Amino acid sequence: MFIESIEKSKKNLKISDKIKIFDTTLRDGEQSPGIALTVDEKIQIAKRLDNIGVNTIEIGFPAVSEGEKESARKITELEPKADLCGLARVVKSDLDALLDCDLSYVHTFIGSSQLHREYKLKMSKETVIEKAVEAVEYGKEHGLTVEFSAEDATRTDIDYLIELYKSVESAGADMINVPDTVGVLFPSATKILIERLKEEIKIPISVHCHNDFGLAVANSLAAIEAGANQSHLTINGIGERGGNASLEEFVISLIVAYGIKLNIDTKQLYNLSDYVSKVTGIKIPPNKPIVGGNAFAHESGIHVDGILKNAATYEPIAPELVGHSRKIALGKHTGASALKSKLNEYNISMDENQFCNVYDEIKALGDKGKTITDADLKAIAITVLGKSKEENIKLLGLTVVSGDSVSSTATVKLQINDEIKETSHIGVGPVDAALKAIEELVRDTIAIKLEEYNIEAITGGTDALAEVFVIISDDKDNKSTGRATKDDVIMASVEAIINSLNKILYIRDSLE
Ligand SMILES: CC(=O)SCCNC(=O)CCNC(=O)[C@H](O)C(C)(C)COP(=O)(O)OP(=O)(O)OC[C@H]1O[C@@H](n2cnc3c(N)ncnc32)[C@H](O)[C@@H]1OP(=O)(O)O
Ligand SMILES: CC(C)C(=O)C(=O)O
Repeated sequence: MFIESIEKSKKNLKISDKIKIFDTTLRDGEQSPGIALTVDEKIQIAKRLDNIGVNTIEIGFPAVSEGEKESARKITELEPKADLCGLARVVKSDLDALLDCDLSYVHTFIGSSQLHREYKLKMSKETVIEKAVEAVEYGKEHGLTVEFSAEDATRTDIDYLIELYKSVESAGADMINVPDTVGVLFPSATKILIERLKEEIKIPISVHCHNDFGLAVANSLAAIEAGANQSHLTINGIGERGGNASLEEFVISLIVAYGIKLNIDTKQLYNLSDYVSKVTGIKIPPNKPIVGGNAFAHESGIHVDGILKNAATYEPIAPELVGHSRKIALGKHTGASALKSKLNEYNISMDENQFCNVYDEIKALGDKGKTITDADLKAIAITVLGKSKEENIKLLGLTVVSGDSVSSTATVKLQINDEIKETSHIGVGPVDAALKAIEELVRDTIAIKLEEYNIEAITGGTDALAEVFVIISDDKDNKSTGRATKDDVIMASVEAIINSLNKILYIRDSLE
């Protein structure tokens, strides 16, 4: 079976016994245009990252600003379980800024590709190695844990890259990091690169994958398959341009797909992702794996039917594993099982005919491109349940003309018992005109007075469903309510009046 062959192929992977989760939400994540976290926000995110159990938190780049130094100091004072790391160029003043914050772990970097050396740094290959070695030695002399990155490693000539990494290894670096700075790697190339570096370098190897082509998580996992010991990640995958490898996707893939044990409290992932999204202002797309609004939401009838029978049919993991929750959405693709389960959830019972009416209404709204919220469903169900079974008056047609240079006019066509009648009326607005036309059409059958008219938008937005509630009275002081829910305010008003008219006629008949 295919699954068995996957299990066998896992045995050939060179996965390390101890994979470290290095979070860089507060450093590379914060480098996303538009994000600037305050000291307090950084502290709050760091606390939450520590709580879920990441191994290392890159708290920022101390040389950047006074605020950056202040947050580094304050996070250090919290004495979290996680190692705290700061970024520094291979420049003495950057390392001093970091030491000044009492950090004990530096992630120091310099561009290694020809592009970076020649155009950005204007340094020879030799100078880059010299500066990298000096920075590593300076960090070690000051008792720091040193992780060294060859920025743009994946566009660097491999022999030179190995020479640079070997030099920093000899200088005492504790770990080398391989940044795919502009996200050009693909999984099989990542494996080849990491396997090659593993042959040459004895200290642990980390990767830092960017998501320019949407491959950051896949490349990070490929690196792990080849024996990498650590991956740099960010919550929600935020970071420069297309972002970094997403922590939640990487962690869940490792645990679930690869069967690797990690000391991460996955149940906090959803809340952490939501918190980071709110604080940074970077919204999570609904289809974002693991934490997106649709990650455990189902609308299609066939899927919901399967989910209700056994959730595993259409969910690879239970939402509880990541602290998320399952959602059954209603819309164009809703099936009867889904609708029944929703109505049960709200203790709404109805006969087969009423059920079909609710089902048809949902399909009709879905065809107009509308998503139906739970509040919409309740309103539709109440309307259907409130409809008189005896419909003496039926709406056959409604046309309204309205604008700032014409009088609002409504033409209404009704079937009253067996007779078809039509009239037009003007009013102060289209709803008023339609109601006056109805009053006129039913006058021979019943004289009515509108006692109360209420309209509410159920959800936000201009296409929200409108729920209209009316009370009418007749000349014998009978009163009846009417309700209708539609995506069109005028239609909802007219249907609510007709609903109450049918009910009042039914009341009169029963009293006679
Ligand atoms: C891939 C990455 O994510 S790298 C990290 C990116 N993060 C940031 O840039 C953090 C925000 N940056 C800043 O606040 C500022 O750029 C600072 C404080 C770091 C530096 O500011 P400035 O001194 O004004 O320099 P500026 O930003 O104009 O240019 C960067 C300088 O650093 C040099 N440089 C870049 N990387 C390195 C490095 N790793 N080691 C040594 N020098 C470097 C550049 O060549 C340039 O030098 P030059 O001015 O002699 O040409
Ligand atoms: C500093 C380095 C590791 C980096 O962020 C990158 O190359 O993307």
